[in-house]
Amino acid sequence: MSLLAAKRLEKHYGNHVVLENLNFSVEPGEFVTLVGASGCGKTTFLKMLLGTEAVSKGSLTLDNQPIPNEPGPDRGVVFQKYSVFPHLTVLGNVMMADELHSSKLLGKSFGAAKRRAVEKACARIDEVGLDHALNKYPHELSGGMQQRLAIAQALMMRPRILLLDEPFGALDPGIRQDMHVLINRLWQEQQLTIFMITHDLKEAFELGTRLWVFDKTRHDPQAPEAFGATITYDLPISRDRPSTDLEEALQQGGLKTHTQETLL
Ligand SMILES: Nc1ncnc2c1ncn2[C@@H]1O[C@H](COP(=O)(O)OP(=O)(O)OP(=O)(O)O)[C@@H](O)[C@H]1O
Repeated sequence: MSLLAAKRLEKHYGNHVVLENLNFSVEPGEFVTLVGASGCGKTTFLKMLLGTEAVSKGSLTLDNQPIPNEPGPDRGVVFQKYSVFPHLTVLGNVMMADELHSSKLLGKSFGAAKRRAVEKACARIDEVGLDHALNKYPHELSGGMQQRLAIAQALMMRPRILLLDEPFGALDPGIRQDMHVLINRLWQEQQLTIFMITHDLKEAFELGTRLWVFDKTRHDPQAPEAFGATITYDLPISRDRPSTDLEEALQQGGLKTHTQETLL
């Protein structure tokens, strides 16, 4: 049974068709990288997986059931813009991720429960290499450290699925490389299924096991919002492929689309 599957999935905002005819199945442990022209609906798609945007038509299932229409502890998310709480320390931020989920059931934790929550948060902070910065505030952290913190928050509830929306887009190349090593390690150690949007094809090929290209196949110049984007290419990625073969691989795959012009 697939972890996630879509059949003729569509997303509209009023008369604006953003996504149409998405059909896929994704197995546990896949690392799907998503590329496509700006505004073609990649973030909207991620939000549908997260449960903050509803399906307009067709089906989107998780474990063969319609995807819940609210975020859950099985799905963590990291956005490009730092999404941490500025008034909380590193420890406070990661603990907040726990409290936001648990408080619905238990209310604020005290005593032994609180100590266990602190230990759990410290373990997550350790995993992303921020153990030396437990008591620092976000404004005292570099961009890369803030994204490490956002990843620790996203992983606090031990999700099965991690959704990454251009998480490294604002970082310098050297720091990006460190983040690639981190995300690759977490993906393997925690047996995550990852969906990552990127504008960097090299990054998509370096990290992913599967590449999806989002693009429109139908255009009406008189009604630009009448048709949405779909997955025009779904390519398995071999991680041993040298990145210098990238352009050649894309051409072999027939990626002579608007997206290729935008990305290459
Ligand atoms: N809540 C909303 N209400 C109405 N339209 C929306 C809403 N959210 C997104 N859209 C529209 O849906 C389209 C797709 O937006 P989305 O952010 O998903 O694109 P994207 O591919 O992620 O873009 P980028 O690569 O620039 O981040 C855009 O035209 C956007 O204006």
